[in-house]
Amino acid sequence: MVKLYDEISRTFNEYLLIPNLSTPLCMPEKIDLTTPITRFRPGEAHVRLNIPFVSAIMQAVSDHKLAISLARCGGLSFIYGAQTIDSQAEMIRKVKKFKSGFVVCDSYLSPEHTLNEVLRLKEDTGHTTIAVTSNGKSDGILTGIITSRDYRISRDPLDKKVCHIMTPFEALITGRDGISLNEANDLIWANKLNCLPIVNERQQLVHMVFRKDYEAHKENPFELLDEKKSLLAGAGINTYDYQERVPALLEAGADILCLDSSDGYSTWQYDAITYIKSKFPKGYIGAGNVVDAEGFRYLADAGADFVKVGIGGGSICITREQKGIGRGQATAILEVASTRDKYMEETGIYIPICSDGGIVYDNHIAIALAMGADFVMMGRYFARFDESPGKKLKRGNEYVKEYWGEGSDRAKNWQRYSMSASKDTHFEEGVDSYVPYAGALKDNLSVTISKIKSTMSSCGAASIQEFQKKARITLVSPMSIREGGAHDIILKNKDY
Ligand SMILES: NC(=O)C1=CN([C@@H]2O[C@H](COP(=O)(O)OP(=O)(O)OC[C@H]3O[C@@H](n4cnc5c(N)ncnc54)[C@H](O)[C@@H]3O)[C@@H](O)[C@H]2O)C=CC1
Ligand SMILES: O=c1[nH]c(=O)c2[nH+]cn([C@@H]3O[C@H](COP(=O)(O)O)[C@@H](O)[C@H]3O)c2[nH]1
Ligand SMILES: [K+]
Repeated sequence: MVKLYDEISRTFNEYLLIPNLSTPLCMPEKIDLTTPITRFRPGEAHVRLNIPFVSAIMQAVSDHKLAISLARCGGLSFIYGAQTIDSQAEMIRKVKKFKSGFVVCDSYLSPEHTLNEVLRLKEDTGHTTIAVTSNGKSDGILTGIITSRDYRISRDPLDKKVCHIMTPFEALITGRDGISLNEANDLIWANKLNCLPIVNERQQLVHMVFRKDYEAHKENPFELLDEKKSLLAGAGINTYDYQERVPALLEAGADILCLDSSDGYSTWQYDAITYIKSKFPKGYIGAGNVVDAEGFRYLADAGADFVKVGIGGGSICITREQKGIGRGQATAILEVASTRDKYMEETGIYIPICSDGGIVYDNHIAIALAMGADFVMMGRYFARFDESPGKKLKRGNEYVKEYWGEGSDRAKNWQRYSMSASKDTHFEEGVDSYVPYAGALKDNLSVTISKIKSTMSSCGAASIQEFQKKARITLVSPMSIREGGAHDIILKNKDY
């Protein structure tokens, strides 16, 4: 006989938080949003995020650019796994190598190139500073630098050679590899430079530091860093090629891996986790997705460092329609969180859980945390920002960005599907869409964080842990949801 659950499957929008006593101890500026992302016993070291946000394992969301931007704000990206092992590892390397204020040069020419090529390169990259090296590539010996102040298009012939345009190496002021951003800036100011090339002992260009970037790159107090001061990087993996992919990602510097699947309650995930944990005991790996107690326990027992919760709730998801599997996200989080707490009582091990998908309003994040999630994973939210890989387009009077599901045809996950199903029987589990363009990640995240802190302050909580202990949540009727929006008024156009 089929098991029929007594309770209805519910979503975040059906709940509200009831305020608790607020005191000076939980003023927004005192609130601590750090949160665990790997399993631990009380008192044991574990990895923590500085803010409870990770970005989705999706081609339209998490590449190295978004990963850098999010880690600089204190969160973590899981770089998408639906690409070759080499290109995913390269993205991880870019995150790990990123040094605030130290720019990796993308424009190289050799001394034999001409002004014509200088202009063409400038057009391609949009950058005016060009490094001149012995072989015209990044690994050549640095022989000079060209900036737009070195030539006059109206006077100089287009076939003038680069060696006659550049400022030669001997005349350059350079910084040595390994200097701090402050030291670099002191050199820039002392010598009235616009750009300081950072050069290693083999006279190769390692980075460039620009005067105009200084303000933007001053220390960021929430940056998520490892002990070598590199940003943390996460990576999505699958249950097929992990024996080759995982060593390459770890070698590239990936800090935390996550198995990426709509359905994590499978022997494939168990095998992948136990294999990875036995080969790389120091590696961290999250798993999922699950929506109930059994799925959670299965992955926890396998050794998962965190468990991801959510089937079919994502904005681009059609899994519930296609396969009829899933569960309301709030109900799933409530059940998994209470199982996690029981698991902690039984074993002494705390396993963080991640609420993945379906965050529409910022208040949903607060509700997910209050219900026991340690952090949330978002796709749509991050896809809207400058840093995401999707194209920015104009539609009518509005700017939008592309956002497509990992189960959509666009994502062309053929490699994975081809192993379990033929192309003839393949069906889509996600859609291709647009999301409204929203600007820079940092600006939007600051507003979201400020709302969450304000919610926590109202609920008398100065940390996520305290929030989870104290929160009181009520189910609301469809009529009270209506009451919660602006109603029975005539809204003015907001053009002031
Ligand atoms: N969170 C969600 O609700 C959903 C997420 N997605 C996303 O779409 C992408 C694809 O997800 P899935 O289709 O679930 O990928 P998947 O690779 O986990 O599963 C595809 C199929 O292969 C089977 N399978 C997995 N490992 C296997 C192995 N080693 N040998 C043989 N068969 C195996 C699975 O049971 C399933 O039938 C992911 O990025 C996922 O996050 C897709 C649908 C829903
Ligand atoms: O049914 C699905 N078909 C897809 O093609 C798909 N792609 C991603 N995902 C999942 O959705 C999450 C992101 O959800 P949001 O956009 O709501 O943040 C992600 O983190 C995934 O869990 C998919 N689900
Ligand atoms: K399953």
